[in-house]
Amino acid sequence: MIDPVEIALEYVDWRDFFPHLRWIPQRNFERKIEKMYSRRLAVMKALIKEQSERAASGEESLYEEIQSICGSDKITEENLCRLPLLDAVFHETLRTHIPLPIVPLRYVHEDTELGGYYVPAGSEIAINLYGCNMDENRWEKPEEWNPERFLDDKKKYAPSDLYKTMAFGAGKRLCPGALQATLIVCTTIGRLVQEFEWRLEDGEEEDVDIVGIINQKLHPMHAVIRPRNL
Ligand code: HEM
Repeated sequence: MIDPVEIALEYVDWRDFFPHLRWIPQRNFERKIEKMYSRRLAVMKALIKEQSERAASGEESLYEEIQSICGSDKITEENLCRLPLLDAVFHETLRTHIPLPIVPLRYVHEDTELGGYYVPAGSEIAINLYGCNMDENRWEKPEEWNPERFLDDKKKYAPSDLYKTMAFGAGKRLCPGALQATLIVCTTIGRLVQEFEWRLEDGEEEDVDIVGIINQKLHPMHAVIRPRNL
């Protein structure tokens, strides 16, 4: 059984509480922290490598799917219903990097009950779509980008899938452009994968999203692309 007090004592530098005694050497403690730091770095590198390989193999399988359906023809909207993996990539990317993380405020006109909570009239509610998409009770390993989670029982195109991740909101005010966005984005991603090989520029790593009205990358990632079939 791990004793939290023991751990705290072991990994707390008492000099933090007496800054004027900072000059007293604490080599043992520093060595412990350095060891932890290098172990953490090794674990992070292994995780990033695993994730990069996974992403690269995702691109290849996606490419194979597109090839097997479209052959040498260019992807068009008509092909999309036969490309479930492309659809899954779209939804999984919206789930993990939701563009609009919090829907515009809803005003409650009358006393109501929602999900077991009493909500009095006059309340304003903000729905955290990002939180819904990262809910461990609903998604297995929610932080992982894994399009296959949408393929389990999906043999053919189902329009209701548009609302799986709530990326387009829900209810009366749901995004009226959802279908248009799906058709345009899926055709675009499909064409970009069909025509180019993609890889991240050396040293690029997954970066944090920053949350605003529209989500975006703190430091946009750089990719290197090369036309296929040169
Ligand atoms: C991937 C692309 C898009 C995403 C993720 C997205 C997401 C959303 C979300 C979350 C809402 C709020 C829904 C709610 O309050 O429940 C919304 C509203 C809206 N979206 Fe989109 N949207 C996208 C593309 C588009 C496009 C292409 C159009 C127009 C052609 C569009 C037009 C609108 C409009 C007019 C509303 C306001 C609807 C209302 O308040 O009644 N969106 N969108």
